[in-house]
This record gives sequence, C-alpha cells and structure tokens, in this order.
Amino acid sequence: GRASAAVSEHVRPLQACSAIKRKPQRLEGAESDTRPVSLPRSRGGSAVCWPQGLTLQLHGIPKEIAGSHSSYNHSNDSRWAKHAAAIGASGIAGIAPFFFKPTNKDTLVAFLREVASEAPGIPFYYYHIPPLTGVKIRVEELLDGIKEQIPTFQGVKFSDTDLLDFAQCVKNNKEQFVLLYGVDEHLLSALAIGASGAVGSTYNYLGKKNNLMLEAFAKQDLALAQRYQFCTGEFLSFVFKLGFGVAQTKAVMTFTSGIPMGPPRLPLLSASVDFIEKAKAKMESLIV
Ligand SMILES: CC(=O)N[C@@H]([C@@H](O)[C@H](O)[C@H](O)CO)[C@@H](O)CC(=O)C(=O)O
Repeated sequence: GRASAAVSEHVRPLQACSAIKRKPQRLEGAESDTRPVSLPRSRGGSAVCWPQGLTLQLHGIPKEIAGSHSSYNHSNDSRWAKHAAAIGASGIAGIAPFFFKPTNKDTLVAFLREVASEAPGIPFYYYHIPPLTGVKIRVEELLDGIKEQIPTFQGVKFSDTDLLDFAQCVKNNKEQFVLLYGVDEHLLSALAIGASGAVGSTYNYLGKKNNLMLEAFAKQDLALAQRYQFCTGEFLSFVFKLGFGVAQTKAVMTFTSGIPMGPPRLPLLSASVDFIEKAKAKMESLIV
C-alpha cells in the first residue's frame, strides 16, 4: 500500500549512493529498528514495503525478504514466517530468541525448525548476531546436520567477529549453504576466508566503496582492496568514538541519500546535530 509506494519512491536515490541494485547483489544492507515489533504494530515491515526486485536482507535473492524481525518467541516469528509465505517472499532470516535464550544447539535448531516450518516452500536463513541476541552458540556446530532438521535451510548471515567459527562454516559447508558476513569493517578478512557475500548497515551509504573493494579483491589487488576496507574502518572507528548505533545509521543514511529516514523508536534517540556534522565531515574527507 502506501508504505510500499513510499519505499519505491526512495529506491532510486538509494541506488545512486549505496550498494542497492535491482539485480541480486553481493552486498546489500538493511537497517531497521522494527525488529522488536510484532507484526500488526510494525510500520509495515520490510517484507511488505520493499518492492519486488530489491533484496533487502540477503544476497542472491531476487524478491522480497521477510526480515529478521522479533524474536521474543516462536509464535511471533511463526506469524512473520506465515506472512512471508503469504506474500511470496523469496527467503526468511530468523534470529535466535533473546529473552529466554536457548542454551544449546538442539533447542536453537528446534526453535528455528518451528519457525521455518510455517513457510515450507521458502528458503530459510539463520541470522547469527550475538552482539544483539546474546546467543553465542557456535554456528559451526549449529550447521552440522541442520539440513535434515530444516529441509528449507539455505544459509547464514554471520554478524560476529569470531572468524574461526566463520572459517569452519566455510570449510564444512561452502558447497551447500550461502555464508554471508555481517561485520562490515571485517569484510575483507571474511572474503579471504571464503564468504559468499555480505549484508550490513554501511552498504547503505558506503556501498560503492565496498563494491569497489569486492572488485579489487576479485582481481587479486589486495593493496587496493585494503584501501577500500580502511575507508569503512576509518569512518566507523571515528563514529564509534562519538557513540554509534541504529539511530546514528539512520542519520548517516539521511545525509548521504537526501532521503529523510525518520526518527528511531524509543529507547533509541535521534542522533545529535553535533554527531551529524562531525560524521558528515568525516564522510566527505574519506579518500581511497
Ligand atoms: C551489530 C550490527 O548492527 N551489525 C550490523 C553491521 O552492519 C554493523 O552495523 C557494522 O559492521 C558496523 O559495526 C549488521 O550486521 C546488522 C544489519 O545489517 C541489520 O540487521 O540490519
């Protein structure tokens, strides 16, 4: 409906400044504060808003994705999964429940299986993001035998800095699963290890530089790839010191694209004018 139209209107300028393109890409970004919102109260949800052709959370999926909303409990997530199936989404990414946390692999798999089973025709991805969920179950362990438990299982978005765990996932599963990396400032290291692609927030505003990094890496020009990675690192280490999160990401997306991203939801507070001025100046000073 209206939300969809509003997002469509925004896609063109975003394409100009970020990694978002209409074809399946290696780099895509999504930043949202809708995660802890149940379906009826959400602002529409990424699965509804984003137009066909724009892949929102995951690499290589040419239609709408039901994002990694929730996860308090499986009944909320199951409703999202059902909704994704109803609108013909191309994939679902599910995070671990973070209020009552699973303490071992088997309970996490059982939880994910229940959510995925609501959309039996749709590829299912596990979104591993321990900095937010606090669930640190190793993905290497989780992937072992998961296809037998969840037949639609397709891959992982790995948003953690444990590159040993990520490397083990690649070594054991590269052939059968898509392994996407989600710590943007470490992407080059993850590419060296064998990541299939990436999903992250900075690709919304540093997408071009990141695409150039991928190109340099593909051409085995490591020195050039490093220079692009250092750009992301330079920007992030600057804003981290000022205090950086989803609210600040929205502000950065707003000034780079010219599209007002709106205020964040409580308990997040809008970025300060001081932050915006400093971050903007830093962004403009980045050179490769
Ligand atoms: C913990 C966190 O927010 N990680 C981000 C990164 O893109 C992160 O913002 C970036 O690497 C800066 O640290 C993504 O992995 C998450 C993300 O893109 C999303 O869920 O929208």
